[in-house]
Amino acid sequence: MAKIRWRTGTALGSVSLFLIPVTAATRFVMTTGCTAFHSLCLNNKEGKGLELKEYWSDSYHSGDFKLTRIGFVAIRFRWLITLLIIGIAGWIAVDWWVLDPAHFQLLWKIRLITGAMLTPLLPLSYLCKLNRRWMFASLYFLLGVLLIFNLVSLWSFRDGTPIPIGYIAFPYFLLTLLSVLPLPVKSGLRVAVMVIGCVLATDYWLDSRSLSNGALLDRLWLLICFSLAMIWVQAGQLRMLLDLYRESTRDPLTRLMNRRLFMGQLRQVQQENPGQPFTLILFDLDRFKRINDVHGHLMGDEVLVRVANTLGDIFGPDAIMARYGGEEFMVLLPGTTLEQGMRKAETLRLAVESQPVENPLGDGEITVTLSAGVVQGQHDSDLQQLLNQADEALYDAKRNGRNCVQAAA
Ligand SMILES: Nc1nc2c(ncn2[C@@H]2O[C@H](COP(=O)(O)OP(=O)(O)OP(=O)(O)O)[C@@H](O)[C@H]2O)c(=O)[nH]1
Repeated sequence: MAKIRWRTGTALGSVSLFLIPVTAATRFVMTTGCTAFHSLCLNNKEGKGLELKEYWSDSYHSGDFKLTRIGFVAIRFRWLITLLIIGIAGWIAVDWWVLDPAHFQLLWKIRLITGAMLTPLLPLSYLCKLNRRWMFASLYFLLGVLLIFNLVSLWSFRDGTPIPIGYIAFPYFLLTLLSVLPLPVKSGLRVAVMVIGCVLATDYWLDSRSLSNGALLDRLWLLICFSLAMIWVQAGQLRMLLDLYRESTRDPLTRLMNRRLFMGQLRQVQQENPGQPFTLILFDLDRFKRINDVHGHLMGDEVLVRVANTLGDIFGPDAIMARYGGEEFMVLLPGTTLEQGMRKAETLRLAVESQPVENPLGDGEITVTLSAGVVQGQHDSDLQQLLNQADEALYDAKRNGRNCVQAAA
């Protein structure tokens, strides 16, 4: 009894001795890794780079970027399916060379059936680019077909014939191919869990000894390594895509969206909210040329950044804001009437007027004012006409002495 207790104590002691440094090391690596990763994510000069959550899930991406990414994924997905169909069917030649006739007779048919099952995904990939659900349905269908192919082909070797390397390596090959898709980490993890779970279940089903003799653990380890590599490459591609997207849709000075993206968002809000009014506010800084001429372009830039920040403070996350032109800003307020829009515009006007901007060169501060034109739209409004009306209202505000808000006639 005492011996058993002594052994248990020794075992627990050894495990604790082992666990404490491992836990501490893991914590250290995770903390420093996350900090380094985060600083890497925030490496653009405005300090407003990508956030970790944007790598994690696409629910943190804007609607427009989701569409852009899905379009990109759909093209890669189409190429992936084409390669898989050609590869799976073309491998028949290798099988003919390496397999005995009995296995070959079964496997060439399975390969052709798998290729045929993947073929409908080619036209479907055109639908994927329109809808995220279609994309995931197609991806899981693809995985399902390939994992069944893996199961059936391994099952055909249950008689003890050595399994050719091409069949053993198939799940790793699949994970490598899937790394071409720019998926967020959450989706990549789901894919990895599905592949790992199915492959291990297949292995265990075909040979239950694989659990006790360590073969399953060996397989699990390698699958995890390949999955991590896949997720890493996918996240890298997602980052590249997000960077390019931001560069092409954001104003580099104020980080507000540019006119092209704003117009897309405006069309989207109009289509998706039938029966709901929305307000457009067009702002223009007063006598901005004079600020540039008297205080320099650096001061002009500072004013633009400060006004953009004030826009964010006043209108909040529900508003869609853009730098529309040089010193012009546009705000779209979904679900608001003209009166509400006028009140918001007035609040902004007062806020900008009451917050003097300091010269970045330390040369005192100046008061900035702005003028605004406000117009209300409906789901069936002509957008170009609305923009013209906002522009005319702004022009009226300028004619009325500037530093005021004017509703469209
Ligand atoms: N500093 C800086 N100036 C800019 C930028 N973009 C445009 N501008 C300047 O903005 C000024 C716009 O001047 P105008 O269109 O004459 O308008 P304004 O002086 O504001 O006069 P009103 O609109 O009639 O009140 C021009 O001098 C442009 O060079 C920018 O990114 N930075």
